[in-house]
Amino acid sequence: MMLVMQLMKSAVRHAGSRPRCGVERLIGSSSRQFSASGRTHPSSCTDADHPKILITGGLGQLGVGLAKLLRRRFGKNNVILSDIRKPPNDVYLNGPFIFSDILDYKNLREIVVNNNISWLVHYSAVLSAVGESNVALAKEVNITGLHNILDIATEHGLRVFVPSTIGAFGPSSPKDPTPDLCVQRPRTIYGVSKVHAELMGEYYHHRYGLDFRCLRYPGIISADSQPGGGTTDYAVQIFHAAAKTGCFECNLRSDTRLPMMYIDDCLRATLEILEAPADTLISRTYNINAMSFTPHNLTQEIQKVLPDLKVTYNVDPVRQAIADGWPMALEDSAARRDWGWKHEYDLPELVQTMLTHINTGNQVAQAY
Ligand SMILES: NC(=O)c1ccc[n+]([C@@H]2O[C@H](COP(=O)([O-])OP(=O)(O)OC[C@H]3O[C@@H](n4cnc5c(N)ncnc54)[C@H](O)[C@@H]3O)[C@@H](O)[C@H]2O)c1
Ligand SMILES: C[C@@H](O)[C@H](N)C(=O)O
Repeated sequence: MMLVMQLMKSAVRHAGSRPRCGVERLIGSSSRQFSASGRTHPSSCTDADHPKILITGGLGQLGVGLAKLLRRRFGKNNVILSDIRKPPNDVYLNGPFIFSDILDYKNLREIVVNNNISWLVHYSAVLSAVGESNVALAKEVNITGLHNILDIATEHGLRVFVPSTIGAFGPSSPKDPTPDLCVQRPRTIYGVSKVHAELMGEYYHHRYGLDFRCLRYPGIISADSQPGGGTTDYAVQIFHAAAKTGCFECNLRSDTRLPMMYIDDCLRATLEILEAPADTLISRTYNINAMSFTPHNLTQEIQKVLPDLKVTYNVDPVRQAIADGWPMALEDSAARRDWGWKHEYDLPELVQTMLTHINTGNQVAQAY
């Protein structure tokens, strides 16, 4: 306790005089920081009806869709999308967008303070396949970046959502289904960084009362946004290829079974856990599951609508090795029990919806 008091005094003396890091920048945060109850998070939402939300890494596969959903719920100007890339015009014109590099702590803090942010959705990441080709970048973005996010969130009493992934499990985890709590020894830098995020978030929750919330997403499938370099990307690309050329070369083996989810289910789950009363959250990290399929299963389902689709296989050994170590299905009964998670899309609905979105509406309507 003495040490803590000394650190607090020292932090107050130095506050504002230079960039802070690690424990020092945490100690400078609000007086509620050492409450470990996890039940009361008084400053996590300054206005109960309208939290002010910042989404980092918002120009990837998931961010724009999430912004749309959150804006419908909380108002356009209460949701700020951010990224280090320039947004396309429609995104720029559809609501607040700002530059934010999660590696720049001072800039992040400025954004949180100037915009009175109360919830932070941390989407910036380097995904599994890209991570294996650039480990240094993945470490920087996924680990150093996460530290910045957790420290800022703790310092300013934010509610913070950080997605984890099926990639947080590894070859020694039970595979079918994979429970919430089990051995986690991933063999990718992406997976290692996501286990780190889960553990750090939960530690900050218990240690400082941070309102940390985390879902382990399956591979996410979306029609109008492209995946950012993961192992499950084939399951998005096949739809575009099917509609455009009728041919697809798959980089995973035909029998590789992985958990997948349609983007609407994923984004709804995210909103639901963000809104869940803190005392319903028995855990701070939950598996969520919807469907599982192989490239062969997916091809057969698409061929019900587009019978001429031809799929060939040219296996990428890096992606295949990653997929071979991942779960086949996630066990998600805790999410269903604690905050009412329920998926809406199984494989047939997924295929119908994807093909309808990708402009093959007539053929889809005839087929169903
Ligand atoms: N898409 C999926 O299938 C899936 C599955 C499980 C978990 N997730 C998680 O969900 C989150 C969002 O996924 P996604 O598919 O949209 O990712 P993505 O790769 O499509 O997008 C990530 C975004 O992060 C941004 N970024 C990179 N470095 C940054 C930095 N220094 N500062 C700020 N932004 C930076 C990129 O510009 C990019 O727009 C990630 O954390 C990912 O791990 C995604
Ligand atoms: C599964 C998920 O984390 C991401 N789509 C990837 O394959 O890396």
